[in-house]
Amino acid sequence: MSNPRELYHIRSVLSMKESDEKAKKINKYINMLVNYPVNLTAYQNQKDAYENLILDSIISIEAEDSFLNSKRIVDMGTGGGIPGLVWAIYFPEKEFYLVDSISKKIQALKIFIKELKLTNVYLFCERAEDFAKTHREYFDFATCKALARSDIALEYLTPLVKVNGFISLFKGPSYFKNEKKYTQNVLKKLNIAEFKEIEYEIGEDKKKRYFILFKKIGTTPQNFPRQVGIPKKFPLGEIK
Ligand SMILES: C[S@@+](CC[C@H](N)C(=O)[O-])C[C@H]1O[C@@H](n2cnc3c(N)ncnc32)[C@H](O)[C@@H]1O
Repeated sequence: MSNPRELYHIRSVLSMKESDEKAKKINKYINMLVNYPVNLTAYQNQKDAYENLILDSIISIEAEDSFLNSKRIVDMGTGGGIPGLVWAIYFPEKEFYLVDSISKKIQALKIFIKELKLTNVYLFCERAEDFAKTHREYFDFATCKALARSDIALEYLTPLVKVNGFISLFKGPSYFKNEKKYTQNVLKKLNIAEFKEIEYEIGEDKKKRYFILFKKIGTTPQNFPRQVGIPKKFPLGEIK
């Protein structure tokens, strides 16, 4: 990565508000992520990784009060730390719980966190369905990127959030054609309401991205999430 240009880019995204320290940590993180011996991301060159992982994580929330006012945040299916680790670098005053079912990914994150000297990140190697048993209604804000179809992801995330908390999904344009119908079919079942759809663009080719937000309006029925594997096998959005 050409450091000065990328550092400038990060600063410009954050309206020149952010310190060099955070930008340097982002650079260090992306280097570790792309060069890690086990494949942690589909983006193998630093420019693509930077646009699709770092910028996408930051542009989505930089002006979003439901996120900015939240203190305890969970990123389910975090993989190599997207978006949770990026957010943890930029928001040291918030707490981030990063969860993934694959232990080699959590091992990599342990190394990254140590190298980056982050003290606001908690790691869990667990399935979403099990994590909900110990962290029910514990979070102000939950997210996931590329974890599962929207109805499945909402079943994983909703139980984790407090009533009046927020749930968010990262999506591309195909969401509206292919997935939104499943979302609509789970709102009532999970006691959530559509809150906001934030449209933004990333990269030189101005790729359209969407940050889809939901508000939890009542307690989640105790039967959700269902047993490990069931949400994916029998998706809630397809049940009449
Ligand atoms: C496609 S990767 C996305 C990783 C990261 N969020 C990103 O955007 O780069 C999906 C991740 O979700 C994890 N995952 C899938 N199902 C899960 C579940 N039920 N509970 C916890 N993690 C899960 C996988 O292990 C994988 O690391």
